[in-house]
Amino acid sequence: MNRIVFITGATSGFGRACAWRFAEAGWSLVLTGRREERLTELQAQLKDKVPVHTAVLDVRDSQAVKQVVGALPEAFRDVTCLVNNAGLALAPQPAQAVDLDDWQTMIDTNVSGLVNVTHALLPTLIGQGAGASIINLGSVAADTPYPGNHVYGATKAFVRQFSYNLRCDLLGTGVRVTDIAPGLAETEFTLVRTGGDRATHDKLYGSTTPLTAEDIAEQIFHVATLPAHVNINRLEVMPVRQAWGGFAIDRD
Ligand SMILES: NC(=O)C1=CN([C@@H]2O[C@H](COP(=O)(O)OP(=O)(O)OC[C@H]3O[C@@H](n4cnc5c(N)ncnc54)[C@H](OP(=O)(O)O)[C@@H]3O)[C@@H](O)[C@H]2O)C=CC1
Ligand SMILES: O=CCS(=O)(=O)O
Repeated sequence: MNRIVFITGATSGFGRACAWRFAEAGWSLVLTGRREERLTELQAQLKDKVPVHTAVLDVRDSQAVKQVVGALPEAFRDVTCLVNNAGLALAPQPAQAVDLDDWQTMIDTNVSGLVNVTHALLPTLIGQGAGASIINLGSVAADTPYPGNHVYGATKAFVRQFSYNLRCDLLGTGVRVTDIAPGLAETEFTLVRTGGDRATHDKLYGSTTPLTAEDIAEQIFHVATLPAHVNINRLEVMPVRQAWGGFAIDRD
């Protein structure tokens, strides 16, 4: 079995940590994201360890996704693991105060983008057969309603159900599918969500012990390297210092 991982959103957070974790184990890397300078920097850091191919890619652009997958150099063509990680939350305000564009961007990225990349790589992954895997980044936000979660949580509920449904269709191909659902994890996620509000970022992750990007990369790597007959359908991971709250009640 080849060991080639295709990572979306490799320029930050979980995606970048995955690049390092898979490189540590000798996997060849296909690293994608929109920020070219970050891809170049990562490639420079990792290329002495393992073969690295980078491609600037906005997952929302289905034609660009097809082009990048179709133009993979020979040595990177037989992808065995897809980490569908690119994603974002925007607009943490109440639904009624949010711009429609922000909802659309979350849907285009977290839903359409993930579908675009999956569709483009499915023939390759099926060609690899037993041991191949698709690892989708869902979220606890898929299951836990909270204020300001509106479309973000709904996109992650899509990721969960799409992952389960793919399992059904891929039965017999050997290709595994996992929805990984992290809770509070310190990355650039909250800076993106708040439009760069450092104080909110610091408050959210301060005075507690959030997950790190490396914690999640370790789980992704574990799922990808299980024996070929084992499929983890869903893996929900929270920091010990996070749990659920209660119901909110409007009173007179
Ligand atoms: N941090 C958290 O608490 C949690 C995060 N998640 C999910 O994990 C995934 C990774 O998030 P995380 O690492 O935390 O956040 P980061 O903001 O640190 O990283 C997000 C990555 O997604 C990429 N990305 C965003 N939009 C696009 C796009 N249109 N095309 C291609 N790449 C894109 C960014 O790259 P670039 O801008 O260069 O394109 C970046 O590399 C997301 O799907 C997120 O929803 C799930 C649960 C918890
Ligand atoms: O997906 C991110 C985790 S949370 O912000 O919704 O808790």
